[in-house]
Amino acid sequence: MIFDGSSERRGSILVTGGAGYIGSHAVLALLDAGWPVIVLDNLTTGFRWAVDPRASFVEGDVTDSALVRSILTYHEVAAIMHFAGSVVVPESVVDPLKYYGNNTAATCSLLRNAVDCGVPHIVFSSTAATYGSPDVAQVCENTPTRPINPYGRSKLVVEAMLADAAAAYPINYCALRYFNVAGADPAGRTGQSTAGATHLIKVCVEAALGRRELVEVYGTDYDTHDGTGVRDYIHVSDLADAHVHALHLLMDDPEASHTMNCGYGTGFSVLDVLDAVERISGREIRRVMRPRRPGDPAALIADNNLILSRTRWRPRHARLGDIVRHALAWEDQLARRKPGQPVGQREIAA
Ligand SMILES: NC(=O)c1ccc[n+]([C@@H]2O[C@H](COP(=O)([O-])OP(=O)(O)OC[C@H]3O[C@@H](n4cnc5c(N)ncnc54)[C@H](O)[C@@H]3O)[C@@H](O)[C@H]2O)c1
Ligand SMILES: O=c1ccn([C@@H]2O[C@H](COP(=O)(O)OP(=O)(O)O[C@H]3O[C@H](CO)[C@@H](O)[C@H](O)[C@H]3O)[C@@H](O)[C@H]2O)c(=O)[nH]1
Repeated sequence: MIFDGSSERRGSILVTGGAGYIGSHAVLALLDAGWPVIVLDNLTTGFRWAVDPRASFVEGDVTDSALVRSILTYHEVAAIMHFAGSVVVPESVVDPLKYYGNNTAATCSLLRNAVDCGVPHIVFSSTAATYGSPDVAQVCENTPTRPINPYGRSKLVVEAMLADAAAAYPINYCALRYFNVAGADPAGRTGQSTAGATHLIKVCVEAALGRRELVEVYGTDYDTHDGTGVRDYIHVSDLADAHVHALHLLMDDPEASHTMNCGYGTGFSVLDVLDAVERISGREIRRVMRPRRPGDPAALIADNNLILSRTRWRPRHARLGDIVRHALAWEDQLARRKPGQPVGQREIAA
């Protein structure tokens, strides 16, 4: 993205979780926009090789206060983008304290250090799971937040913490509520690489490429057009660009904080996704119908008017076909990579 906003580029951006799926795309977006980047990641689910070599890399935990403070004081950190966290909804149901620890308590620790070290801005990875199971077709930011799983609650508490901190200290924040993130860098530099990932598009793409035997469809009796769960899938590179816009929004008015949906406003069911992956890959995918998965809402679709009005962010890869094509291309490349080999620069046809 070329950013021609008025904010000055002073200092570096600390990206926690920058070796992970979304964080590694945000690192690319920041570097491509001219920002120096420092990544802090403990590599529990991320990969060192996924971090672009133009960024500095520190292996460590966001709860390691001594480490975080040394980064914040040594580098001139203009803002933090906080992606580090635990992300799997069903796991949060069986191990909620992991989520309150790594999402809520860890962010409290990071925020404490950010405030103490005078970092003026933070962009936070929130989630559509904060809405729970809404009774409206599209959720806007003031739709009541009633999360139905510990993952969503662990993030909603952080949003409250950020609001209280921004009222009390000289820091402003942008909480971006991501809908379902999918796809991969169109230039093939990074993508979703976690082994055993549970996200639907990743699972379908693995099945199409013969790396899984089948796809389980969790729930066929939802009140949706075909009975399966409906989600708003956002291309990860569009989401990464949204972070750069959020950063400039914070810098342009340090008094204002923002909570904004990141989605396209279009919903696809599990069967729609399966059909798209079959069509684009040319492979048939074996489907097995299963009961509903605990903690899953029927449908979650964004009203994205707020981010469209407050920033100049505009989606560039909003077609489900593009998301699937880029996910397939990444999965294919990932399978052929040798362990530790840096990510490629191959152009993927859009
Ligand atoms: N993937 C989605 O659909 C989605 C949707 C909504 C919100 N989010 C949020 O976006 C963020 C990134 O998600 P992702 O899909 O890229 O997941 P990911 O697991 O690929 O990335 C998380 C990264 O954080 C690192 N990490 C985890 N805990 C850490 C800690 N305590 N200290 C340092 N590093 C740590 C991991 O090693 C990994 O590199 C998360 O906060 C997640 O809750 C993701
Ligand atoms: O093998 C699978 C995987 C998923 N699903 C269904 O597909 C939909 C999407 O599921 P999934 O890809 O696991 O994402 P979500 O559970 O919707 O959660 C994602 O999207 C949320 C925002 O909407 C984020 O907060 C979470 O981090 C992220 O995991 C749901 O209806 C699931 O029941 C299946 O039927 N089979």
